Amino acid sequence: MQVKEVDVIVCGGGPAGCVVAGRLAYADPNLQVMLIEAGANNRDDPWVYRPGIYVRNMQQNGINDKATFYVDTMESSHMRGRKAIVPCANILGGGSSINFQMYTRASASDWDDFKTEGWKAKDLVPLMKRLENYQKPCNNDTHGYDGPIAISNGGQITTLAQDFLRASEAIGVPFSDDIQDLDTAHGAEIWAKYINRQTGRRSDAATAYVHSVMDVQTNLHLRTNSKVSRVIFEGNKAVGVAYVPAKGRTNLGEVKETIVRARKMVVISSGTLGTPQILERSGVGDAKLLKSLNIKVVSDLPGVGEQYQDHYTTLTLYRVSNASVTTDDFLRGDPATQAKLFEQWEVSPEKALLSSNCIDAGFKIRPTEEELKEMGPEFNKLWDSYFKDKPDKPVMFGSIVSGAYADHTLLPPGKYITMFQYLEYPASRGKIHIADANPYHVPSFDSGFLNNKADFAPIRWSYKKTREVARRMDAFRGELTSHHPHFHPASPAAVRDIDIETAKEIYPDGMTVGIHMGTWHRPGKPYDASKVHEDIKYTPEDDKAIDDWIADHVETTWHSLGTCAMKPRAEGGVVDPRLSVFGTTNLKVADLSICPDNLGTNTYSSALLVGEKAADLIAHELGLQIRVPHAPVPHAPIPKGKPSTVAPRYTV
Ligand SMILES: Cc1cc2nc3c(=O)[nH]c(=O)nc-3n(C[C@H](O)[C@H](O)[C@H](O)COP(=O)(O)OP(=O)(O)OC[C@H]3O[C@@H](n4cnc5c(N)ncnc54)[C@H](O)[C@@H]3O)c2cc1C
Repeated sequence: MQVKEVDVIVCGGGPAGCVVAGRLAYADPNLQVMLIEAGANNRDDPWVYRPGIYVRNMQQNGINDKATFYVDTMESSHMRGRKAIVPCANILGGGSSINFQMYTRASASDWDDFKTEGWKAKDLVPLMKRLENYQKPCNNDTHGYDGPIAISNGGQITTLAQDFLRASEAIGVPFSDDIQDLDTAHGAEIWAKYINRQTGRRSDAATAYVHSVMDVQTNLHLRTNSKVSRVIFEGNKAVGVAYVPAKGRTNLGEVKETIVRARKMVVISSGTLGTPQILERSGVGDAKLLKSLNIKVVSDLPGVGEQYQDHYTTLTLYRVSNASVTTDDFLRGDPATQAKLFEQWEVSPEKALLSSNCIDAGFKIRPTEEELKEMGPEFNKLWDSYFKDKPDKPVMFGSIVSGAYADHTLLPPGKYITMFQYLEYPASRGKIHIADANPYHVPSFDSGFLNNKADFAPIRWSYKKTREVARRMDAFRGELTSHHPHFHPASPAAVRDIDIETAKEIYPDGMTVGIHMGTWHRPGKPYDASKVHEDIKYTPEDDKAIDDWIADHVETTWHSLGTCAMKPRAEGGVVDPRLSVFGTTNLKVADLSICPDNLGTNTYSSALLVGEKAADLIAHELGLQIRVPHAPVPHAPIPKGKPSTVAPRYTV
């Protein structure tokens, strides 16, 4: 049925958009809601719902189309001439259909720092609880148990997690049973996952909020593979949207729009990189830019597309003992391992290795007074103004992945862990703006990565911390040279690759094991973690090597936010505390673009929370009441038995 008019149109089916569309449609079966998503429908896609395959969704291989890759328009001098690449979701469910499923929450002060009525942490805790089906034991009262989003430890926790926690304790990061209590900023934990413990499936927002409602009601109209080109205004009032086929192929690139009218409200939730583009194409943005592109100005808002923020990831690889359980053989594509693990998932998803992201433990950390002295004037200035009086704000996040998060064709054989660290509150800022009004054209994008010097010191500090943790793990067997800074070979900080015993175990009959360039000094002596008592000492030259490596390697953490900030219009704000776009009526923004400042967390929880808050605000304006609990989430539990997926490689 070609519906041409509804009450509410939601543009973009990421977590926030799914919450808004699903909650409103479920609140009133007579309210007609349309959700328009540029990517494909995620329903029953095995490459979405099986948690352990998540890295594959980042492949650009011509078949997989689950992400849009934004590339810096200009090379950056801050990254030694590199361009950053920022993939973001292009599928129903948005990031929640392809993300790493790590459950983390922002600190209470992050929300309080929005300085916005109704958005303080104490206002939001009931909504945080409303969205959760928390499946872990818990000793505090900040989690919820009846919501649609399942959170658990997944099917398995590898023993490397306990090894990591013990080593973290040894360098002064204490274990805690829950560091997602909105308060803890220095502690380690077994990391929870957006995975349903009973079904072994990913907890994506579309299954939880949209498919659930579409299974029981007929008032939620879904359009996928459809890209919103612009909002239609009558004067300043949003009365509908125009969308185009997601790919312009059939029309030879010509823009063929379909118009749908909205009787009551248009909500834009196309993500931090998508939303500002729709606004600008619709005439909402910096008047100077819009006029230069011949776009009629509806509201002059110079803040649209500005203040782009992310978190900065660096990954380091360490070798671990051959006895360790890692996903390396699975990720390499070893047929026997893949067949075994896929079958295990089909038969017993509730306890399968693939019912996990294999990111089982991690920490949030703040530097000590002593460590701050080493972190230079730029970061210390930031510390004094931003962190010092906010003890709930972590500076860095670190976690262990049981396997190499890297291209295995470039790695030597063996087993690995990845130390995955990211900077929680970068001082750097970027921006995104359209280059013209054509929805198929790529925008002008400046990630701004590392353009503030204060961002180097905490990443350098954290590289050292995670390296000290790795060295103290019982499973540690060396540092993979290619995935570390290039220290001078004579420096005490120089990395030491695989140890001789592990090398011999990998190639028992190998004739070259132990030979390096005709000499006999690599691999080195066997490692003994119990003998590691001293931290590695770094010279200024070593620090420079780390900084160069940071410039060469910092990547997105896929946590984009901030391009349509909720703050006063005079300060560059785009939306007010009710998420209404300044200078317009019947138009709201609901996604992470509204954040006026960074959030020290993996951001899925925050996107859901923004969606829940937006649903409340809109329901109130429409005179509706949100219904709890939400409609039952489909696929829970799934039937057990013989595998139905015979050859996983062919089930694209
Ligand atoms: C690879 C990856 C890994 C991540 N890992 C984690 C993790 O482990 N834990 C965690 O907490 N967070 C993680 N995140 C972050 C988290 O998923 C995001 O913060 C969250 O999805 C943001 O939600 P959103 O609703 O703001 O926007 P998005 O998720 O970006 O959704 C926006 C949606 O709008 C659609 N869209 C864009 N333009 C248009 C248009 N013109 N018309 C129609 N539709 C449009 C997009 O296709 C997309 O589906 C990860 C993200 C990615 C991409």
